[in-house]
Amino acid sequence: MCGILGIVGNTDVAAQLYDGLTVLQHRGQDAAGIATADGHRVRMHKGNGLASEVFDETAMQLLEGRYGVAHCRYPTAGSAGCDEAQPFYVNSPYGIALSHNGNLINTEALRREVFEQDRRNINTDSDSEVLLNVFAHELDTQRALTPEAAFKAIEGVHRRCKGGYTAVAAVLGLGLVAFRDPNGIRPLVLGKRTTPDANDEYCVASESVALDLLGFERMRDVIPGEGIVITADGQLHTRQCIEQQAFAPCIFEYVYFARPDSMMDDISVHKARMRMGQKLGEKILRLRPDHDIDTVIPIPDTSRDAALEIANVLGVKYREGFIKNRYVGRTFIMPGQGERVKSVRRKLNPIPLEFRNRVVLLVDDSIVRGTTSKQIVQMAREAGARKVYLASAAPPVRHPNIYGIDMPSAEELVAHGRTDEQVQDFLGCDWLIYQDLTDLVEAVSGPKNRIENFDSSCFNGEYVTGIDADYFDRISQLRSDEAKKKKLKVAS
Ligand SMILES: O=P(O)(O)OC[C@H]1O[C@H](OP(=O)(O)OP(=O)(O)O)[C@H](O)[C@@H]1O
Ligand SMILES: NC(=O)CC[C@H](N)C(=O)O
Ligand SMILES: [Mg+2]
Repeated sequence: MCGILGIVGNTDVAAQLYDGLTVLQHRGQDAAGIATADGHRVRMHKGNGLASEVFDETAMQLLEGRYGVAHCRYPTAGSAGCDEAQPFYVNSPYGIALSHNGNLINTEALRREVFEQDRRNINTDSDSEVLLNVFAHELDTQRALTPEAAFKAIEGVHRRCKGGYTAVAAVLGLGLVAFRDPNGIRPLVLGKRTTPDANDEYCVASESVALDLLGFERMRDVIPGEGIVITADGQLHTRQCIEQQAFAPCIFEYVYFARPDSMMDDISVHKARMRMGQKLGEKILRLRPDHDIDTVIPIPDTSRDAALEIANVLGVKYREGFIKNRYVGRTFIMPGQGERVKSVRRKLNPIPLEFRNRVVLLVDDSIVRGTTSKQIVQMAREAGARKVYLASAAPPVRHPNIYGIDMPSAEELVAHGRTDEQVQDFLGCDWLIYQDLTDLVEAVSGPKNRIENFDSSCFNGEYVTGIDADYFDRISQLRSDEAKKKKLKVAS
């Protein structure tokens, strides 16, 4: 799940874009980039690694410009190579640099169409480069460079592109253009900063935490299918560019991806996770009113909010039994299974006295490939636990995600084709309990209950955009861990 960010300011924006990237870093650790624009130049710097590794003082100094976009990448298409780091740039029309979060599911057909009809070459395997070229072509067919023209181009994007996407682009001579897919699968939020005697400044970002950090006031989430244009002199224009379709924001953002201090589609991620814990705690009490759990232990980081609430509902102690090495990143979004397996042990170490002779309930936000939980259960046993129970604040992940989370192959999911008992055996725990999907949906929508229909495809196999019958086979051939390993071998 990449992080995207765009700012229109009264002074150079590169430093703010960099700061913004540092709080979106949890959305993508593989590559980072910034493009700024002013006058007749787009300046860009990008590369593999964390934002702090990609940018140094010299790179930052070159990034002049009062509007610009930034990106941190977690690849869901193509390779993890530096030529697919973002933003992507095209010089025609006008000069456009674009950052994309999400995943297109009709990339192959679009790639052909873009080449044959629009006569544009796509030089990488990235779906984001395709998205940029579709937008560029659609803008090129307009007569002038105005907000109106940008909205027409966005209309064209929505007509042609299928999948989950948000994007923010710096268009030379116009300003910032942003849009969100018609189902609102991927998140995008808009913020404003007012300064006396100067133009209003604006920011669009994947998560509101970036607005908080940079001192922008959160105005609202971008509406599904909406287009946003902020001209270089700070004028905001908005337009619904396609009629509203089923609103289906990705539920996995609330389960795992987003930071807890973000507000997403007007829902506090922190509160959603707390409610997940309450629901799961109640389920545990329903199923085992006479449970023998001594301690609830979270698997840090993301499960903490839910675990604390489970402990409260059960009336047992909450203990931090695993210490996280703060210098190891998120393991789930690492590109290869080998690296993920090694990183769990490097990342988490038990405090034996929290386990010795106790019945512990370990809590994770989700169990996807089972990489984390299998090792953690074993570590809890070795640390002396009498019994190890495991609770997942999300239901079993049984289906691929195709809208921006890299779970392309069902075979890699531990719960695919296994019953809950079989997963329990595979993970080696004494009891495994999952959240029910209805409870998860209620927990996320909360008391306001404004959103009924989340994209929960990885839990229920229902894909809001519809998909071609052979899509899964194709994508699994391209992007399974096995396929990625083969590609690496060929490249080396
Ligand atoms: O079943 P798996 O395939 O192991 O995936 C699920 C695990 O991966 C994530 O943790 P991660 O280390 O990425 O990040 P976190 O520190 O935010 O929890 C998630 O929070 C689970 O712990
Ligand atoms: N996670 C994402 O949003 C990825 C964006 C894009 N599909 C890429 O692979 O670069
Ligand atoms: Mg985790």
